[in-house]
Amino acid sequence: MEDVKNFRVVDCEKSNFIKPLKIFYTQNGKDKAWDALKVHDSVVIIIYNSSRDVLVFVKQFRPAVYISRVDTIKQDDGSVTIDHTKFPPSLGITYELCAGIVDKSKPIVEIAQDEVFEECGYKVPLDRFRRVTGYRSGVGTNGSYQNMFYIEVTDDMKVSSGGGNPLEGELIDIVEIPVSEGRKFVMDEAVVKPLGVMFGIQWFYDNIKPELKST
Ligand SMILES: Nc1ncnc2c1ncn2[C@@H]1O[C@H](COP(=O)(O)OP(=O)(O)O[C@H]2O[C@H](CO)[C@@H](O)[C@H](O)[C@H]2O)[C@@H](O)[C@H]1O
Repeated sequence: MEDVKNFRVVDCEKSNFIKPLKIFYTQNGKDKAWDALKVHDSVVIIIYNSSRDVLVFVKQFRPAVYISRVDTIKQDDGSVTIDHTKFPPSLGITYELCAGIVDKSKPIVEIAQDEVFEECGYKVPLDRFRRVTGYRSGVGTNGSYQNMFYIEVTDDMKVSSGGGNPLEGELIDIVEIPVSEGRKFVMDEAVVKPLGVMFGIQWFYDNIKPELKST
């Protein structure tokens, strides 16, 4: 996963995933402009494996995180590169809840079910998905909506190794954290992660394991 080479960055002119926009509007009589990104809504799933009392996370290389943590080198052709010996690709590895973009016209919960299977290898019936909540992420740059679910799984639901959709080139490791260590894990700043992980795991302890008091 960390075997990342030849990182090269250019302006994004066309994408199936994001659309840069310049928005003009008038507010309280004052003309304003705002730069934004149109991105897909998403699903994210808190997964608790009760057979082994672990929380299930996914670990992957995130180019957008890597680029925001390193110094870049401007090339003569206008592109930008990175000295990988100075800035190891491990800087772009994140720990996340199982997640995916809403890019198909089917019920959100079915998209969540597909992601749990693709990324983590569990076949979970739809009625086991509990909706937790939804929220807007990245409100300064995009207004996309993230739908959060919770599922409890057992080892007998694990039918494949997961790891992501090979057709999409996804490369994902599954990481299991014992419930006894989850709180420490999410507050550890050395563990690079999005905010949704922190909220989701806090929700898990508050609602599923309220007997485990925080220390
Ligand atoms: N910007 C991009 N550029 C190029 N290819 C892209 C891309 N976004 C997605 N893809 C392609 O689509 C595939 C599937 O992506 P997913 O649906 O698994 O979403 P992802 O897990 O990346 O982000 C999910 O998880 C994180 C949180 O953990 C959320 O922030 C996010 O909104 C949610 O979709 C990727 O493997 C990749 O091939």
